[in-house]
Amino acid sequence: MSDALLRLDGVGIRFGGLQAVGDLSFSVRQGQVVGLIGPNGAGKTTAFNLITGVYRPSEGRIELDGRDITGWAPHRIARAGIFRTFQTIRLFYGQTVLVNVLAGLHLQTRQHWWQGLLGTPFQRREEVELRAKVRELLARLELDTVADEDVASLPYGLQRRVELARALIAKPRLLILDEPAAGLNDQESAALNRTILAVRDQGISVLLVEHDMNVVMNVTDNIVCINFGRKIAEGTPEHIRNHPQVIEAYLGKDDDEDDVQAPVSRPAHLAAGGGGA
Ligand SMILES: Nc1ncnc2c1ncn2[C@@H]1O[C@H](COP(=O)(O)OP(=O)(O)OP(=O)(O)O)[C@@H](O)[C@H]1O
Repeated sequence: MSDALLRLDGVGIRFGGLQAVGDLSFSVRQGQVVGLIGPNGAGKTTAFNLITGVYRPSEGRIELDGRDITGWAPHRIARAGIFRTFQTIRLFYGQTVLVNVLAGLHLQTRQHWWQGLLGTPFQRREEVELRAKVRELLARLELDTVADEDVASLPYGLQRRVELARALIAKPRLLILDEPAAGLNDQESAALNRTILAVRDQGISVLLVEHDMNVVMNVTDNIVCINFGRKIAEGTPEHIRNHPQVIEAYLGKDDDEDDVQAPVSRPAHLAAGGGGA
C-alpha cells in the first residue's frame, strides 16, 4: 500500500505519431503541493487532461487513494474529489462572487431540479446553509468584503482567487491548478501563494502547473519536471533548481547565462526534506 493520494504509474498518450506524454510516474500525497513544470510543449496540460479524464491514457494507470480511475469520465473524476481550474478564467460575469462560488457546490447539493423550481422549504433551508458555508470560505480567503460584488468588476488577481474559492467549496481532495499566476502582478501572486498554502494547510493536496518560478519555488513541497512528455527530474525545489537537466531543458545547451532564472528565496517550510530523481 502506498500513502499516495494520486498516483500515476507509467502513464502515456500518443497523438498520431507524437508521444505527448510517455511513461510518466509520480505521486501526490495528502496535503502536499506538487509542481509540474517543463518548457513550452513539454506535455504539462496533456498530463492534467489525462488526470482529469479529458484524455484517456493509451498506457499506464492512474490511482486516487489506491483506486484505479484510469479512463474514468471527467464528471466521475470530479465527484471522486479531483477538481481543476483553467488557464483562462471561467467565471459567470454579471453574477456576484457569492453566486459564482455557490455554483461550485452543485455536485454536493441533495435537491432535485424540480425542488429548485418549486422553491420547497427543503430547498430554501439548504440554500441558506450553503450561502453561510460560502461566506465562511470567502472570509478565510480574504474575499468576504467583495462577496456581493459582480465578479466582472474585480481586479484580475481577485477573480483568480474567486475561481479557487469555487473549486474549494466542493471540498476537493486534490486541486489541480493550471497556471494560476498567469497575468498576476507581484502583489497578486504573493496573495495567491498565501491562498495555496492555506489550501494545503486544510489537508487538500494541490498539483500546480505554473511558469512563474517564484510561485513554484515558494509553495511546492515537491516538483516534477517533464520535457518532451517524459519526467527528467523530481525532488524538492532546491533539488530542481540546481538540476543540470532541468536547467538545460529550460535554457537549451547553448543559451546565454543571462537567461538563467534568478534563484528565489524559500520559506522555512520548504527548507526541510530532500532528495529526488
Ligand atoms: N489534442 C492534441 N492533438 C495533437 N497534439 C497535441 C494535442 N494536445 C497537445 N498536443 C501536443 O502535445 C505536446 C504537449 O503539449 P501540452 O499542451 O501538453 O504542453 P504544455 O507543457 O502544456 O505546453 P505549454 O507550457 O506551452 O502550455 C505538444 O507537442 C502539443 O503540440
